[in-house]
Amino acid sequence: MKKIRAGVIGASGYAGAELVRLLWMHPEVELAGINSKSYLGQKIADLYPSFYQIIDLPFEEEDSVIAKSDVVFASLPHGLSEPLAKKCDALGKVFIDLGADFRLDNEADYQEWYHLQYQEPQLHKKAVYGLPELFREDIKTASIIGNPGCYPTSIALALAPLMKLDIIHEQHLIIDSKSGTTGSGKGLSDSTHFPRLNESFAPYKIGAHRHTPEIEQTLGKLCGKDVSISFTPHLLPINRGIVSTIYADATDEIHVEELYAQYVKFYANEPFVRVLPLGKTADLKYMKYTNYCDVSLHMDERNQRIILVSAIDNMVKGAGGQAIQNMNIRFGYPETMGLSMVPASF
Ligand SMILES: NC(=O)C1=CN([C@@H]2O[C@H](COP(=O)(O)OP(=O)(O)OC[C@H]3O[C@@H](n4cnc5c(N)ncnc54)[C@H](OP(=O)(O)O)[C@@H]3O)[C@@H](O)[C@H]2O)C=CC1
Ligand SMILES: CC(=O)N[C@@H](CCC(=O)OP(=O)(O)O)C(=O)O
Repeated sequence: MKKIRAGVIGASGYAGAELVRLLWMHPEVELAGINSKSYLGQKIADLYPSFYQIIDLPFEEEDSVIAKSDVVFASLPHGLSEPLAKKCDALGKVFIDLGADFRLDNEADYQEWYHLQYQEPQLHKKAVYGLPELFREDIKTASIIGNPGCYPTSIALALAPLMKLDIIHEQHLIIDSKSGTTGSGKGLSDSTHFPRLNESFAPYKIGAHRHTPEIEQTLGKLCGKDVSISFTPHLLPINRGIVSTIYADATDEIHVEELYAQYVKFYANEPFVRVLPLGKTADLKYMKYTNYCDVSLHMDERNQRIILVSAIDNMVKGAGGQAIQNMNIRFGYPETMGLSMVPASF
């Protein structure tokens, strides 16, 4: 069978470069072209020496990359993907966006949280939300796939079985997430500058992070009701990984063993979600550089409060790995192809 020709727009950024690394290892992908405006003509190995003597590709113009590709991934700042999606759509190419431009169903939410307007509203009717474990059937035939945000991935996968059981107060969800700094991209900022970040740990955008409507949208679809969350992200002084801790108040008495059995059943056929045995806690140590999402269940018995912990690698399950999982589904390859990494233990 012919390999899929894949192109990456925005390959000079962290998420784009991680996608390049993963696509290179996929047995059925030919990395057809990579793009950057700032580094046009330079080799990716000059920017990321880990690719030296392995990936010998230069950065090219967007149109040249699109022309060579069957599937085009975009990994750009928000608001830049619609013109690319339009070109790909006209040429019959599959478009997978790692940014947020195709994640939200309602333009009003996009305007409110991203302060941007849709330039091509008709394209959004063709777009699907690319969280494979929950929306696999939509992804199989989609021409435009909006890869989920990193925090929303870690949160939706932890909560999905619970949202379907109708046993919690959906208006009282409290979520704390902690992310490594690759989540904020390669640009320098005061908050990611080494002396500022090192030996520090703090929340940011408290109750006001732009992932809030995306998380509520997915959880609402799962339970069929309006969902309201209080979401607070934190910045960890490490490179990669996200841990989310989620507090859900039960409406009735809950037995954690029964809930655990429901979780195991829900994810029984999902290769990338690991429901940890009761008594274990999801931990960044054990899934870095892989596409796994680890979920652990805990019970605050005194308050009848369910506490969930999830852990993902923001660069893999939170970005490039999930994008490849979507590509595999869309092109009919086994979902795990190119993504069967075993996590390191130390
Ligand atoms: N980092 C993460 O953990 C995750 C990131 N994402 C999403 O992936 C996308 C990229 O993020 P990330 O890699 O972290 O960011 P980076 O800042 O590391 O990279 C941004 C990329 O966009 C390109 N770019 C920037 N401005 C423009 C412009 N005006 N026109 C064209 N290209 C531009 C840059 O290329 P150049 O300047 O070389 O042209 C670079 O390749 C974002 O939408 C982000 O939300 C999604 C999930 C997780
Ligand atoms: C640590 C950090 O800064 N994280 C980023 C989100 C990560 C991400 O890339 O999310 P998107 O795909 O929606 O851009 C932030 O809080 O803006």
